[in-house]
Amino acid sequence: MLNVPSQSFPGPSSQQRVASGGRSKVPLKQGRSLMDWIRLTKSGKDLTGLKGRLIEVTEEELKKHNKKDDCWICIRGFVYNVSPYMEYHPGGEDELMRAAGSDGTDLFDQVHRWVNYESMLKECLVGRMAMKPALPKDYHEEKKVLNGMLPQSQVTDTLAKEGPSSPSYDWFQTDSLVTIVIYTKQKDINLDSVIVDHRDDSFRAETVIKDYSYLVHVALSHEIQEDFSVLVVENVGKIEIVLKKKENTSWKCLGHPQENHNSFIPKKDTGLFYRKCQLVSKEDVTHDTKLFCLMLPPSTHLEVPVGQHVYLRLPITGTEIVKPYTPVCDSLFSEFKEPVLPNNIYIYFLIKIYPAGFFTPELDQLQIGDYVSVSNPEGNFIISQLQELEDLFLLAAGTGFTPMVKVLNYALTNIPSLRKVKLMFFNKTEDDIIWRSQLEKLAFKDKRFEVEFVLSAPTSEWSGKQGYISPALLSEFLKRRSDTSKVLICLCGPTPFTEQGMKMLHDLNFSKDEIHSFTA
Ligand code: HEM
Repeated sequence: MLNVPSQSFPGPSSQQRVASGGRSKVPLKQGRSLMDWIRLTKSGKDLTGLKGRLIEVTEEELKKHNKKDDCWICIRGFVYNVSPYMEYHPGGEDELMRAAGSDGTDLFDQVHRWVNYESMLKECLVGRMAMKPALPKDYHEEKKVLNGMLPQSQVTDTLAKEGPSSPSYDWFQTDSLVTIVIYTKQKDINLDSVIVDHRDDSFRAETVIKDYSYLVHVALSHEIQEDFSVLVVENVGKIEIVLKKKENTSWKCLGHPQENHNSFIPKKDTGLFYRKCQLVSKEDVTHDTKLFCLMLPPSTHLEVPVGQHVYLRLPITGTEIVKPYTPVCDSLFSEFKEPVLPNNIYIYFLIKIYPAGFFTPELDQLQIGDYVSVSNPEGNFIISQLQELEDLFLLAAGTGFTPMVKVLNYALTNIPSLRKVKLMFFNKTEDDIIWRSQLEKLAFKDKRFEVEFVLSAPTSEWSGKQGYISPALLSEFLKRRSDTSKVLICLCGPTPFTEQGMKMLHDLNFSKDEIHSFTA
């Protein structure tokens, strides 16, 4: 059944999860929830069978531990005994067994690289691999002198063959300023392509170019002031980060290289980077959904691109738990200008609280001023999909509405060719509809926008559409202007909603390029 709010979080079909198509969670036995697992890890029980010892594991040894009741997995060079976790794994025992007795790093990353296994499995750590699994060549190479040139050796072979050409950086100074310049060699660079974090003396600037990440990561040689500015010279692909010196002295070098400094590697091979953000407000939106506003630290530059999500991380009874959420605008009427103003320091989330859940009640209990860690953005929505668009159709169920907010706002403000945006919003009852009056006001104010609510369990007074996603509803709703008009259909909701929706859209002869489902 669709549109039925689930009790656990993230529910098997929660829209707030960014689940990948085709994967599914399995029902866990009674007493095998995340909370039960955390309890077990805190019980003092020996979960590795090694009585607290850490050992060096050879590849041969690892291979021997390939059975359910004796299962070791290596992730990023560390070996874990996952047998005690088997029954607690939300993806099921068989999925976990796919990596039994081997290096499961790639498999793990393909499925859910955001999952904080280090924290969840810390009591299952057996030790390190005696020989480290293959990392990109020169992964940890440290350059002693920072001259801004990327040595050819740091570009992996595959990258040199297929990927975009590698960026480089340089820096220069005046009495009071230090400017770091990143030459991306790409034209389509925006302010949201670069994420900068300055914490203590560590300075980190990650530039995302297609599926690759270029990192400048140094321990600065001198102190700088908290605020800095980021400028993008778009048509030449140059990024300038202007730092203010604390003292007007001349710097002999920028600083000392830190992990992965000056590397250009596939994004999927980089770890998720987090910074602590402060909760500044929390407002009720419906009976179970709230709008959370988080403030980025002043020494961070981060803009979440349209259609992308971030991960929120909270320590829950000592274990770091991570969940994906797509940021929204503060309202449907907030101005959406490109490039986004540099003082854009707030991130908003519409989050449904599941009282019997694990993560969201904890989030809900945070006080104003408390901190939540927020990751760098991820996601495969490409904004150029909206260029020259004539008809945009949005199909959302429940909190699957969240990725639609920025897409909707962006399209109405930035796409001159746009003729129509139509949202079909599936919910259980009227009380579940997020931002209903804002949606109705927007439809009144902007004739290009139409909204249709569909309820699966309405009261007898409801005169609107009823039911679930169906071919009949879709074929009536998805009217393209002409056979040649450029159309995009975005889809987000619980996994069954998205899967059925995709199938119906294919049956209605929409091509793959005309459909985007929000999945990770
Ligand atoms: C390396 C082999 C592994 C495979 C093939 C695998 C596979 C899966 C699959 C298919 C799911 C369901 C995902 C979904 O609903 O979209 C899942 C969920 C999950 N797995 Fe794994 N897994 C692996 C290892 C691990 C390990 C080592 C941990 C350690 C903590 C882990 C923790 C989790 C968690 C917490 C979830 C729920 C994620 C969420 O939706 O919030 N998995 N896994």
